[in-house]
Amino acid sequence: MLYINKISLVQFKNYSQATFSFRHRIVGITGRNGAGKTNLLDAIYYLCFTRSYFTNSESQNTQYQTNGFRLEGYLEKNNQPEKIICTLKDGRKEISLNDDKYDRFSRHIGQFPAVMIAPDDADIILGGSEERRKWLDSLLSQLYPEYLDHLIIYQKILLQRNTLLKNMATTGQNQDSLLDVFDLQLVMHGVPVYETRKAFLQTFIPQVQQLYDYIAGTHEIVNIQYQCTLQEEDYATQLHQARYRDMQVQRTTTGIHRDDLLFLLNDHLMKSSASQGQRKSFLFALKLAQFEVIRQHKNFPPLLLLDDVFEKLDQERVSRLITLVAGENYGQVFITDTHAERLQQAFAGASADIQLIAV
Ligand SMILES: Nc1ncnc2c1ncn2[C@@H]1O[C@H](COP(=O)(O)OP(=O)(O)OP(=O)(O)O)[C@@H](O)[C@H]1O
Repeated sequence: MLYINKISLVQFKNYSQATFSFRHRIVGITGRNGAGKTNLLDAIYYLCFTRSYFTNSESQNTQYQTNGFRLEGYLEKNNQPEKIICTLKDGRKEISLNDDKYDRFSRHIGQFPAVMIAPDDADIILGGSEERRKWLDSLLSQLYPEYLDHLIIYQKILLQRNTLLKNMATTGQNQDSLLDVFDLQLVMHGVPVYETRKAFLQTFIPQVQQLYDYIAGTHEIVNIQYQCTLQEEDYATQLHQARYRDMQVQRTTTGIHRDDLLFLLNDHLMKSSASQGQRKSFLFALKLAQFEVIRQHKNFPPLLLLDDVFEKLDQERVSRLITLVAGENYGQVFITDTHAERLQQAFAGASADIQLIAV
């Protein structure tokens, strides 16, 4: 089991200094609009992922007019106490687990799994392919550390290859042998990423379908189609064939950095044809299926961070969601709402006790 017992925030977003202790499996976080409910969820997310769920810019995580923040989390994993400290000071970030500083933050990913469901998640369906890759990468990185290693190296090489292509255009110099080296490395690290994504999606889709039927309360066929240039041809050949074009456009035009996922409902593209309600049900199904695969893989449930679900779902779907998360397959669940009474009432019939925290 994974629990967070206590968190302290110093100069994190709107919190100057605050400590929260969690005693129950279900924790309701209440407060008016703008009080800091989402920020508290994000602080928990930060401890698990070494980054914010909402922004890549650390300055946005730091309280206005200050130059750093500190988060301390006291957790329990399989009955062992665990302490995570994340600090940012003058742009320098440090993360430690049980007072041991990490050399590479990627080593932390997957040790304290968590799933966030937040209003901005609609971008996974409506946004560009980058949003969908980001979602899939975050999921797979929690399951397979080697996936994250391949991805990090691939992105580094990609950047170097693109810089070289630009330099070649400016200088007019032929750099074929250096391109050969980069291509070899892209193949070495891109192919495992492709294979992991492909294999994962095959087993994942039935789980999304099952949860969609449950949340939506009706059966419609959901599908996720994986689009990757590597499906068409051997990657090394592809890179070689695309080299002239890459030189013209000064960037790498084939590879897993161009992948996309097509979300389909009854064979139609969800982005353009699904209703808002259908999209919401799908997003919940996607995230809860993510929760389920992580739970099965780790043998304990991840933390579940639910932001503003009452605003997002109708009464019927909220009550199905609550029945699910109060059940025995779920671990610690954090849920935000502006109305304490609504939260209390929603969990009144459920088997788990709820602790309400006002921010
Ligand atoms: N870096 C920062 N420094 C100080 N305050 C910040 C910072 N970033 C955000 N805030 C403040 O945090 C507040 C938003 O907090 P948050 O999103 O957690 O609210 P919330 O309780 O979830 O609200 P809602 O119910 O509207 O979703 C805003 O008042 C915003 O000004």
